[in-house]
Amino acid sequence: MSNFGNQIQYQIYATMQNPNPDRLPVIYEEWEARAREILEDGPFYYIAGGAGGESTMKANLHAFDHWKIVPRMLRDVQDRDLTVDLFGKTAPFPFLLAPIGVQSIIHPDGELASAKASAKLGVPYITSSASSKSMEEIAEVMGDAERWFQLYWSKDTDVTASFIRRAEASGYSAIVVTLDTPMLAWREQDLKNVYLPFLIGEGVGNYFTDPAFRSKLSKAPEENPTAAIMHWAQTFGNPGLTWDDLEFLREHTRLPILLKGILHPDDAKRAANYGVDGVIVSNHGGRQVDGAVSALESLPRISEAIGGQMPIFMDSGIRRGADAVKAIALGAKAVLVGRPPMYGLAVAGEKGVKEVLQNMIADMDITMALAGKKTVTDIDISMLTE
Ligand SMILES: Cc1cc2nc3c(=O)[nH]c(=O)nc-3n(C[C@H](O)[C@H](O)[C@H](O)COP(=O)(O)O)c2cc1C
Ligand SMILES: CCCCCCC(=O)C(=O)O
Repeated sequence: MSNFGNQIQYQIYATMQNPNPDRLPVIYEEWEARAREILEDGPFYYIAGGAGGESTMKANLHAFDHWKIVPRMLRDVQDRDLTVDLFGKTAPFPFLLAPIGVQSIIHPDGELASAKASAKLGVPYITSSASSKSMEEIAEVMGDAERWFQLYWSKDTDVTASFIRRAEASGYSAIVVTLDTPMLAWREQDLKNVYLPFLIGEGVGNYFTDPAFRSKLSKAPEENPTAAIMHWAQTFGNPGLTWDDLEFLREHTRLPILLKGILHPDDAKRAANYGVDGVIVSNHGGRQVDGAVSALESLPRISEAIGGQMPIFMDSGIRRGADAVKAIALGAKAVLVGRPPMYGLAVAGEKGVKEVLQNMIADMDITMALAGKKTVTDIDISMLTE
């Protein structure tokens, strides 16, 4: 049973007694503002920016205001349980760290810092294909902690198969296939700043260490990085994929396969029919299709279409505990957090990521309790009104 929220509150009260000018922020917007002070324009806007005019990025946040929690009283919420079952394993909280690539542009320790912070809290970490560090290095710092691997499906199927093999060999327990990024979107901030981290060799760690990728180069990336980056750019994503290609993944792994970037209920149904193990309702944080539907708006429609056939996860706009409660009430088993821990990483490395996650968990725990719910499985649509 958890009283995570209360513990954090006591820590905060203790800090109030002994104010410390170096204290880390609490408020999401302050984390973002501190990150803005620390990072150059290029990296900051690569993280904070979205596709086109950023209407979807903004809509992701506004969608949460549409739903309101109706708290219930006198329900004995003294002992709470935040655990969730993730493919037969118990996770302590309904949060995962979203796959985020190129974290070396945020902090020199990059993914190693965020993976360690996640591991310390028991929050499953999703390693991006586009990580600055190799998936093996990330696995190593995590020990036995739960980790999933996010696959960018390369045009070169040898690389795709090799990534899956390496993920299995280094203890990843699920494969998240991101479908919404076969190519990079029109991102105005990055175009304005002439900033694409990959072209300066950031976020290619998994590729440059991959035997299949290396075997296609006439010179090793260490000898000719420019040629290796060019080869990466030509093979990164595969816009020619169709649903039938999912068979290739099933043939290459017995791990649970989740599809990330699902927004249409028919695609969710199709995913279920193709035997995948879960979907992640996401618009990539508004970074791909500007004008796309917000992820939260899609969630109840997808939940209805799936009717409990497989677990649904959600990201794009989770900033506070109440957001997680609403997403779970609308059908998500757990939520992925993206930008908030990245601002924590920019501000204070591993400590910052841990602080952001801890605060979000505490906020969620307290919100759930005050709304009259004791367990994550008790959270359902009956606690919301439009
Ligand atoms: C800087 C940055 C890099 C990202 N890299 C990846 C990635 O490599 N793979 C992926 O599937 N999603 C990636 N995403 C998308 C996140 O996994 C997630 O869908 C998104 O951050 C959710 O939106 P939010 O952070 O606004 O809540 C990235 C997002 C950001 C902000
Ligand atoms: C060439 C596209 C690489 C994108 C990898 C990182 C990512 O997903 C993002 O949103 O940025």
